[in-house]
Amino acid sequence: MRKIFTYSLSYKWSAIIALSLMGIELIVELVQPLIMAKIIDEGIVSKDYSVVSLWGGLLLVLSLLAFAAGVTNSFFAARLSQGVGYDLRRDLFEKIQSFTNRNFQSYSTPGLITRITNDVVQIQNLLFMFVRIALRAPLFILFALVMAFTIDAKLALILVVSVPLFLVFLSFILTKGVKLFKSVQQKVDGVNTVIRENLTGIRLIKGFNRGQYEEERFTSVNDDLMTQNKRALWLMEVAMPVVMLGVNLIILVILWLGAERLAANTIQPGEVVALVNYATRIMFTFSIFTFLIMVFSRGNASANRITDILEEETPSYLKEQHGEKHELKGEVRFQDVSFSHESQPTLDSITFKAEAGETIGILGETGSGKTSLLHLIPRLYERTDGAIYLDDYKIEDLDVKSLRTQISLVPQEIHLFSGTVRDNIAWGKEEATAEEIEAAAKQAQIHDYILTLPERYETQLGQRGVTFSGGQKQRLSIARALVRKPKVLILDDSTSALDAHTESRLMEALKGQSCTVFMVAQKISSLKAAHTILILHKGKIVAEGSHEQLLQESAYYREVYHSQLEEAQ
Ligand SMILES: Nc1ncnc2c1ncn2[C@@H]1O[C@H](COP(=O)(O)OP(=O)(O)OP(=O)(O)O)[C@@H](O)[C@H]1O
Repeated sequence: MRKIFTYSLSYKWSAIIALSLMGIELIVELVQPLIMAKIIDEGIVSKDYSVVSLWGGLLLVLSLLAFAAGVTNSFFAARLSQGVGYDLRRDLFEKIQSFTNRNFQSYSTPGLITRITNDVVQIQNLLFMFVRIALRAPLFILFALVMAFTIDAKLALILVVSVPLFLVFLSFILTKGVKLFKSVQQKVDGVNTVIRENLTGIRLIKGFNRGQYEEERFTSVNDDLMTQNKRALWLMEVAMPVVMLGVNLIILVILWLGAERLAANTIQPGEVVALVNYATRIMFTFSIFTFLIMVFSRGNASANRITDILEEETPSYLKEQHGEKHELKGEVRFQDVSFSHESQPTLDSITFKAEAGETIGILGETGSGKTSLLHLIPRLYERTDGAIYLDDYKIEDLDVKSLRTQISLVPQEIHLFSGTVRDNIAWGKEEATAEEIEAAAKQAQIHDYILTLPERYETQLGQRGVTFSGGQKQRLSIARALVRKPKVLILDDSTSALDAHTESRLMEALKGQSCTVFMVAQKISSLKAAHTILILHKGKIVAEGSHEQLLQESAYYREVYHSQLEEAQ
């Protein structure tokens, strides 16, 4: 919550104006019963109609004033809540951009989306309600008690005794509510997770005929959300009638005692009406309280979830700028590099050297650590031991932004963005010219195919656009990587869907680029031309050398090679 308060400070003037206007509403609300008492005692009872019209007129003017103040208050309350919501979404988005793989492991993607959307809305509701009515409610109760005291201290005592009892009851509800609404937000995450998985995996679900199973899964999380929501709302629904019942009893007691004192002529009828009026309004305020508690509970749960993200520790190197931007040649050297995912050792004492412009092939069974090794180069993962050098710089001494602009990674899972083919290639380099985009597409062996599309480079991809095959997507991603003219190109199994002919043309084209290429592949035919092939087994390099050397020296390599030859025949 402290964090949210800090955000609100940027809109302090909106908050101050809104709260001042709320003050006007509060004062009007407080004096209304007194004016009514005056009208009754000095006007109606005494049959002096000039008093009725004078004070009645004043009541009308004050009501109009309160109305105007209320409308303007809403305007400023909206400015504050929308402004803070905007800033929170912006900062959450920026923070998530700086997340490393390690940070992402703590949160699910739908969980992060819920935080940026639903949780921020809860904060907005909370702030809006706060400056609109939340502060008014306790202030009203406090001042209404004071006013009641000025009318009749003994009768007002009934209110003074009962108000703390209500407060204890409401704080009990609040504590329970915060817990319940926290789990409501978690259930929202659960629903979002299933929706997301279903939308992204819809083809798989259809192909495997798992529609029924997925429906049941969705029903289960949807039921959970409903049950938890019902529990939370039930708490609020019980609280409201309890408060109503209590205050109605208080009104009855006031009327009872008031009637006795009227008979004894120690109080005026208008004053009894004013006291009942204060008690009724206090009752109304308490019933608003239960609603506010709901908004507060949800808002508080959301504030904690948002603060978790904003305070998540991300490595400082992403923000730091080393002044110098080193132009790299592309030499890569690993010296006794080890790496663990959490506490799970993944790479062990990796040592090798890639001269600038060389192609390094990486072969290894699934889970042997190929992706992890490649991700260490652009610092998507941080090595746990040893040292990695680019040219002669330790990678930690290089500016990470400049490092990443000189390294292009084509990940195993290809991702295309919505937009045109051109946008997708230029995503790799914003200021790329049309010639550069075409040149990259030609090198990636996708240019000819793009020319067959209805609007060529301007063809829309994704939703309502054309859909690419697996191999076409891979080539488009390679074009996106090449348009930056990287010094180091990392192809993480990115040519798996290409036919042998296209792949060899691609490799030929890459030779023309003066960049170091790291290439993971399952087929030895893809790696044959590499200067060096590293064979990974359980996180260790167990053999390395050129194709010919490995054929002679590595039994594993020979075995894989021959089995692939047989398969091809
Ligand atoms: N984010 C992660 N958290 C924890 N462990 C991970 C994570 N990513 C990978 N691992 C583990 O690290 C090991 C190496 O994974 P890695 O993805 O580097 O292997 P790989 O050789 O690229 O596999 P594949 O050929 O299947 O892509 C595996 O045992 C894997 O389970």
